This record gives sequence, structure tokens and C-alpha cells, in this order.
Amino acid sequence: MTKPLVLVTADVKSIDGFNWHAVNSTYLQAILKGSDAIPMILPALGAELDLDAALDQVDGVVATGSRSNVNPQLYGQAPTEENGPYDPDRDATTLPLLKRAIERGVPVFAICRGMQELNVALGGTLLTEIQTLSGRKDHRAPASERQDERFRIAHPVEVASGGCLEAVIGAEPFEVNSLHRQAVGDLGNGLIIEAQAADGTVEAMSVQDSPGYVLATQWHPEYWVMTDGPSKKLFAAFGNAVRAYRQKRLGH
Ligand SMILES: N[C@@H](CCC(=O)NCCCC(=O)O)C(=O)O
Repeated sequence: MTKPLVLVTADVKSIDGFNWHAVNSTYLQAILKGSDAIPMILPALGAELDLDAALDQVDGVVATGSRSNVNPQLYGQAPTEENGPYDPDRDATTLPLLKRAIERGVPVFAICRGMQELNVALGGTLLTEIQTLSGRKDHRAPASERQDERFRIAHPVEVASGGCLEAVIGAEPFEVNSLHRQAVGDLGNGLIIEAQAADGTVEAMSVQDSPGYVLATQWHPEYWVMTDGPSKKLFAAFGNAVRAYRQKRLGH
């Protein structure tokens, strides 16, 4: 079988006076080594892109994390200076991409911002600056210049019984990293909670009756994919899903 191709969402970054479409290499390495698939960066060109033409040629989609936030206007709230930064080109690309991929049964793995985009794409809302909300812990990354420190294991998650995540990782609680200021608020249409933190923060989701594999995590399994058991299992499961999809799509 030829290796499956996986679209990876990009952020727009301003570098040397130009817009660059960028992806953190940790996601690309995790797809390559954790899922044994070939990552293909999808530029955040929004409505200029023929998403069906792109999805016709691939076997999966990974929606990556990002420090930028989904614009609150997309879920009926007002953007604020402190809630930024925003990335409108990313929003304009990833929200329709996720919706269309799910409709077509293309396997989806949505991580952190990607999980928040999934929720908004399906009509849900987000909670912002959750560290300021009563009853919520601080889910932001530790203040450090060292990435291993920022992505360190932070808290346990409880796995929902009988769901997709339990099928991949098992029923026992496990530890995850945490680098986010926002969280799922009202659930989008058809979304199922697969894991939660002790303070009730939604940590993983799937889509009810989805024609294809869909799993979303608020934490970052890509970062420790080579050494952390649950992270390895998540990318291996995604790899199995994209290979099965390719077999069905191409017959090899
Ligand atoms: N910006 C959103 C989503 C969080 C997210 O994707 N974090 C990854 C950022 C990685 C880093 O900080 O280097 C939120 O804050 O909730």
C-alpha cells in the first residue's frame, strides 16, 4: 500500500513583511512517525481553496494547535483585544475544512485549537480565559522558554465510558499536557464528550454517527508521540484510520 496523505492546517504568520503559511514541525513529525503517513500542509487560503478538490486527493486531516484563538464572532460573541491574537485566514479555512471532511467521512484528528474549531464549526461555542472562571483551573502552559517544560504533563483526564477514546486508549484516567486559555462551552451538533478534566473542562470529543474516524483532543499528543503511551496510541489509531480510508478510496 502506498503511504496515506494527510492534510495539515496552517497558521498565517507575518515574517519579513510577507504572509507565510506555517505549521509547527511537531505535528508533521507526529504524522510521519506516529501515524506512518505523509503530512501535506494546506495553506490557509480560505474561500480561494476548492476544499472538495483537496479532500478528493487525501486520506485524512489534522487540525493543529495554535496560540491564536478562533474569532468569537464565529460563535456569536464579540472579539476583544485581550482574547487575541486571532487568525481569520486560518478560521476561514479550517472551519469549513473540518465540516466537509466529516461529511465525507475523511478521518479527522483535531488538536487543541483544532478541537475548538471543530466545536465552533458544528455550531458550538467556546469559553474564553477559563483561568479567570470560577471553578476552573489554569490550563495555560507553564511560563518557560523551554518547550519540554511548556508541554510537560499537567493534569489527569477521565475517559468517558464506552466511547471512541476508550477504544483507543482504555478506560483508566491518564495524564496530559495543557496549553490553552479557552475551552469548549456549548457543544456543537452531534459532538460527544470523550474525556474531561477534574474541573469539568472538555478534554476530548468525537462526532456521533460520523461516517468516518473523528477524534479531537484539547491536549497535545503530537509533542510526546515517541515516548508517551496514550500519545502513541492516538497517532497509531489515526494512522490505521487513514490507511483504511486510502484502501477504500484507491483500492491500495
Ligand atoms: N489558542 C487556543 C488554543 C490553544 C492551543 O492550540 N495551544 C497550542 C499552542 C502551543 C504553544 O503555546 O506553543 C487557546 O489558548 O485555548
